Amino acid sequence: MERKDEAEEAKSKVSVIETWLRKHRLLYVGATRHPFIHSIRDGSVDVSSFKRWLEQDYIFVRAFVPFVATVLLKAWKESFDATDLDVILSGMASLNDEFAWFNKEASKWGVSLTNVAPQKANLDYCRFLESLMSSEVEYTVAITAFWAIETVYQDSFAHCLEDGSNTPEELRDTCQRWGNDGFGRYCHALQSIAEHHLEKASDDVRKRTEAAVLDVLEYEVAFWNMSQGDT
Ligand SMILES: Cc1ncc(CN)c(N)n1
Repeated sequence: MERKDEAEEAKSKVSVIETWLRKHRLLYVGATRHPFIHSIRDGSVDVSSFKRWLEQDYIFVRAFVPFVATVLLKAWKESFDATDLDVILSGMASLNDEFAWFNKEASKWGVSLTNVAPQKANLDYCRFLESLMSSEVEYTVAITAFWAIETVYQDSFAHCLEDGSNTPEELRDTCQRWGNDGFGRYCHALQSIAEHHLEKASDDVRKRTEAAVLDVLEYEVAFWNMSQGDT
């Protein structure tokens, strides 16, 4: 009987991440329902904005790879659950495919990915990623930031594929890249890992993790703004 009560309580308990998403709803919605995403979804997107996003995101993803490598290293050192390594490694593998995808997409749009100058919002975001790569940053902070970064893209692009969307055919591949169900399951797996570590974390680590998630959301909004030319 007591066991059953505990199980029921665990089921109804609001997780740490869910609490933050409720508390920072406006910012989360700002990052995942940005006007740039709305413009893809309703078909009014400006082609030059899309091309700018493509060029800048390629630069971001190049900086994202070493960040993910440090998350993998921290998982190996700080987590005793083999699932963590499996999930992070699957994320790295999909980043490898992502580079091939960027090259294919760039030639489709007549964009050159070499010699592109990173814009300020991108540089700021890459610098933030670099700060998270430090060995001083705990695994809990890094894995939760990783979850947030991936989830913003998943949630944003999945929105462009929902029933009722008017996403142009030539942009559907981009939306599928991050909005597909498999990527959604991967984000959920990252969330479970992050939750597991947040449950055990000290108040101080939790506070710093929450701050890192908020930073991610703000950098994502700035990144979409930059894509639209609003910097
Ligand atoms: C800016 C940004 N944020 C997130 C993702 C998803 N990896 C991305 N490609 N670019």
